[in-house]
Amino acid sequence: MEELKRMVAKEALKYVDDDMIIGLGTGSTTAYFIQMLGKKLMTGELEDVYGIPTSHQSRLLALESGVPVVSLDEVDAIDIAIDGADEVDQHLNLIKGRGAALTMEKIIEYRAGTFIVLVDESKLVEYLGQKMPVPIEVIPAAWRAIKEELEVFNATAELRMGVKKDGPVITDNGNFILDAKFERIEDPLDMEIELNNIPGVVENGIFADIADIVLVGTKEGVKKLER
Ligand SMILES: O=C[C@H](O)[C@H](O)[C@H](O)COP(=O)(O)O
Repeated sequence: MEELKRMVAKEALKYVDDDMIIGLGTGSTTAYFIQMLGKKLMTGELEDVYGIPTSHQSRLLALESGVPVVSLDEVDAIDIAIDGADEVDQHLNLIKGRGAALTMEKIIEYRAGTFIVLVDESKLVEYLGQKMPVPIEVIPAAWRAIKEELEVFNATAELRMGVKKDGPVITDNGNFILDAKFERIEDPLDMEIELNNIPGVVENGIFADIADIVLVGTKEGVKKLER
């Protein structure tokens, strides 16, 4: 599994050129990409590349790996964004947010010229919601009301609890995460909009119609899926 992640991360480097602004996703797959990017910058194979982190995790790793970082309000455009995903359907719609970084990821990836997703083949699904819940970032005061309101969509939601921390997970933005298990998400774009219409929802982990390219790590090599 780690080898497949490394393989797609290496492939993603081929999309990076000098003078680019790159959205840096969050998670274990993107971590390989950030480290490899840092090496290319240190050896001088790449120059004047800046990263926009999508989380504390990617910011700390970028700084540690030698990738200079900037924030969204300092740039005019983002050339490409690179990130992992939890599920990818046949139309390249995604579920993201296992690492609770979905809000900043969507802010950056929505605005990237090209959004490239890195996964291994276990993440490919027939329909969204097949294996994973949809993480929903919510304002803490509204979590219980939203949990109940999600029943309208036949979803069962759980408040995500911390590991090595008592009580709920607190996101980089100071909010809670509800993990909502749906039976089947028929229309990802419609569901993404519906969920964001609930007062108190900050953002949800359905990324419909955003990914341009998905690089899939398989035992036979990297497969490229394009929209
Ligand atoms: O919040 C976390 C993100 O959406 C991750 O990009 C996603 O969970 C994939 O992570 P990994 O590459 O570790 O499977």
